Amino acid sequence: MFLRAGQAAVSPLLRSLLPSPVATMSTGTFVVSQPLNYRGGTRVEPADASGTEKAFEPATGRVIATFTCSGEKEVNLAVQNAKAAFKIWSQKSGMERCRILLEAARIIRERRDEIATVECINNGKSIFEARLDIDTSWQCLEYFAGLAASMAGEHIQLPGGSFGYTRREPLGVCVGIGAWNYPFQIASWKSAPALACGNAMVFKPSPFTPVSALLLAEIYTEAGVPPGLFNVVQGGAATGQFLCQHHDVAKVSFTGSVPTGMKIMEMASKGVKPVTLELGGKSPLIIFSDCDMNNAVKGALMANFLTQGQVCCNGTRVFVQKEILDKFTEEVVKQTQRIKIGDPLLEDTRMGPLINRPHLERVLGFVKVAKEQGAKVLCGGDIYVPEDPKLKDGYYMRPCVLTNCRDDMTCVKEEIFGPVMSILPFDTEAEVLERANDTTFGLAAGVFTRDIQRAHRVVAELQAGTCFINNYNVSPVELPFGGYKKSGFGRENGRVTIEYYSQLKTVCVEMGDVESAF
Ligand SMILES: NC(=O)C1=CN([C@@H]2O[C@H](COP(=O)(O)OP(=O)(O)OC[C@H]3O[C@@H](n4cnc5c(N)ncnc54)[C@H](O)[C@@H]3O)[C@@H](O)[C@H]2O)C=CC1
Ligand SMILES: C[N+](C)(C)CCCC(=O)O
Repeated sequence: MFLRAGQAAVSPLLRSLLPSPVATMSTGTFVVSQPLNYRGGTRVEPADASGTEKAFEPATGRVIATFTCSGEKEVNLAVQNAKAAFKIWSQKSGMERCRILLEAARIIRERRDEIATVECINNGKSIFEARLDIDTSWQCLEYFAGLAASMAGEHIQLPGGSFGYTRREPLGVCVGIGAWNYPFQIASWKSAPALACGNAMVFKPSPFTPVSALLLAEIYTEAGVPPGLFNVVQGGAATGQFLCQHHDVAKVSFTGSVPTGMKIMEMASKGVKPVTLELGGKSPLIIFSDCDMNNAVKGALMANFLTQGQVCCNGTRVFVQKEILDKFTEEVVKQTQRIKIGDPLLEDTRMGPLINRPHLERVLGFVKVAKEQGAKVLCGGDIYVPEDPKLKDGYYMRPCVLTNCRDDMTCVKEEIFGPVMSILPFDTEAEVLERANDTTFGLAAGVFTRDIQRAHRVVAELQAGTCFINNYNVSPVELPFGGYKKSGFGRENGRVTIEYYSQLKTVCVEMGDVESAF
């Protein structure tokens, strides 16, 4: 519905790439032949290289782009561009920044289908879901645009007419490093608060999903940000390291795995740079016997099977109270088996391929180990080959429900990052709380019950940064999102995120004479 008619719906990047308008784009046709770095308000080939990478279309296993990873020189150029744009942008008032961000949000909304299509092709998630990701992206820009105008300090009266005030100031050049599961959303969730606060950004997408961040960069430029305010460098660990170690970078916001998060924090510590870390999880979802069964089953599917299960906050440890274990399990299996797997660009598909072949094999490996350790596969957990011959080399598997699970099994302890749900029976509230919290992660948690006192009592005890009562994996941008324990720190979305992209200056004003100690 947001698609403009015909060719006009397509951005400059896509216009030069597509054989046909985006509305008719189908799986197996998209190829990127343009540079994927963005610097100084335009696409560029990197000035130097630290290797090359290939990006795939997971639905078909086809290569859609071969690109150069940025070396130290290119990273430096991107940071210098950002630094120059920061000088202009940070001088603007909140209202001026607000207006430009609102315009960017409007363009994203208008190009919703086109961006979702690119996301779907490069990531493999269904078009149905990709559109929802794009919605939470423009909503995030709108939300922080609104806050930009109301960002302010305090005035504090001191004795003798003296006073102090505080100024909320931007940090400078911020780096965003993203994972591959929500490419456009991650770029938006990091850049919107950064830009709203007056910062510039250099963003590095995951090398698996390099494409859609370019659309965001183009949109910011079209909306009127100064050239260089939002830059994209492509590459993997080496490029990421150049960014984290750069002396002109003021902050790093990272989404990815715990081991990489630890390295980022170590590098940032050398420059005493603040970091935001959105890391992995192994979240509990607790289903009490007094729940609304229909909603609990829907909640369990939402908690496990979005984006083929490749979601950091997924509630993969599903604790079910014994009285309803059989009924709940039967219903979950029934609904899981109904999930339509296949070509992610088709309207009725609800599960596409996993991100790549090694990851698919890793996830299937977890299912194999689960079986060896005594878990029972109630459905799925195996490769799925769609009927359409063009999809035969895609990375599909059937969503899996495991039962007979114990807390010490690998499938219950480790983040699988695939469509694998483990069901664990429990008896009492005290018991389930102890088991739910027995993990080094703490990203999210959920509880289904009709007892409101129990719901709030339980979430108060759960060691997780984001808790859901009677739902799961919804992401209103007004609410802060982030982890406890090894799932990281700092928050994205919500008002509090302003504090992670700004610094407070205190100004002390003397209205009388200096009372010297000397
Ligand atoms: N908490 C959250 O919001 C989310 C967390 N994740 C977590 O991310 C993981 C999956 O994503 P992956 O891309 O496989 O994670 P990853 O940690 O391998 O990579 C994430 C990003 O870091 C970059 N990178 C890798 N090594 C680096 C280094 N030494 N220095 C600087 N940058 C480096 C990668 O190129 C990529 O852009 C899962 O563990 C998942 O839980 C994923 C999405 C959201
Ligand atoms: C959008 N949501 C809540 C399903 C996931 C966001 C965190 C992630 O990037 O995995």
